[in-house]
Amino acid sequence: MTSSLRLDGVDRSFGDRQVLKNISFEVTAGRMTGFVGGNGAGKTTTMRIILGVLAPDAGQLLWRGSRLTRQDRRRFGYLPEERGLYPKMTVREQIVHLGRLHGLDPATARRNTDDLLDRVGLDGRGNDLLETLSLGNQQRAQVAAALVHDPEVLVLDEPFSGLDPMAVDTVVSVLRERARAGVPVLFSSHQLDVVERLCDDLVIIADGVIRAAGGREELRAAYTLPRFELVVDGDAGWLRDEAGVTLVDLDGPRAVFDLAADADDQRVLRDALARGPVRVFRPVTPSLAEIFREVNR
Ligand SMILES: Nc1ncnc2c1ncn2[C@@H]1O[C@H](COP(=O)(O)OP(=O)(O)OP(=O)(O)O)[C@@H](O)[C@H]1O
Repeated sequence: MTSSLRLDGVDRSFGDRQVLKNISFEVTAGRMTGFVGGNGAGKTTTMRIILGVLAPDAGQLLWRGSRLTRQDRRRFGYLPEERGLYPKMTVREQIVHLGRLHGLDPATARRNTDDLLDRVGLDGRGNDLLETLSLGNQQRAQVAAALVHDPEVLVLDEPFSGLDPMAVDTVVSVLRERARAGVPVLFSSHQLDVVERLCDDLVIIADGVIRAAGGREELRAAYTLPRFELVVDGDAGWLRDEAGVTLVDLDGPRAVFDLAADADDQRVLRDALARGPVRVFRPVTPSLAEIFREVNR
């Protein structure tokens, strides 16, 4: 039985507003799953349902193929949107305390805390009150707190918000390490460039509906148009008259164009070479931001 987490047909309403509609997806063991969607799309609500903070109106949650229980959730790690650490306690003291609440013995709780503070770059800050840390460093402490009990599943609501690029890399490497050890990791983010770099799988939600889910590369391939970039030395305006070519963007020697399904990219390349040197000729792979815009249209 693989250690995957499944949501199956989850619905949720607040009053008469349905904010989650038939949500189904899988967070697979050992993979980083990026959860992306615009403001109010339903990410936080979905994560709260996974952690049992909110109940679903319909549908079910499965962990390792069985219905998810309260006991299972004790072994989950959660970084909630509202964050959970106390400003007036020292960083180390409260992370150790959280480890103890999750059932660790005192020595293990202390050892895990010190290891994590070191990993997230907060060694030397453990005895400071949380409120005296910069926001980015508080965020690092929050991430350490979510990981202290060696969770079997990680659910992280915007773990990278407020982090500088170096801190993003630090947190990414800690999460990757957990994923490699077999932990399913679900994280939401508005930073699509980070998600693009980090995730193995993607779940895209809009208005409470899953619009796309699957491996990052499969999604890319599914959304790849027959689109090309061409850079020549002269002006690429002649492409306008080329059969099967629809110009998307033309800026002097650089053009981006779509090709009709029956057109031959090699013919376009030969025509370009007949006019002079070709510096770039390549299919254009959509970025996650482009896929995201596409599925939200
Ligand atoms: N406790 C609540 N009572 C009423 N409506 C709620 C409640 N919690 C969330 N909602 C509504 O549910 C919808 C989904 O909200 P949710 O916070 O899950 O979105 P999100 O994708 O996390 O958004 P963001 O990216 O802005 O954090 C929103 O329209 C929100 O206003």
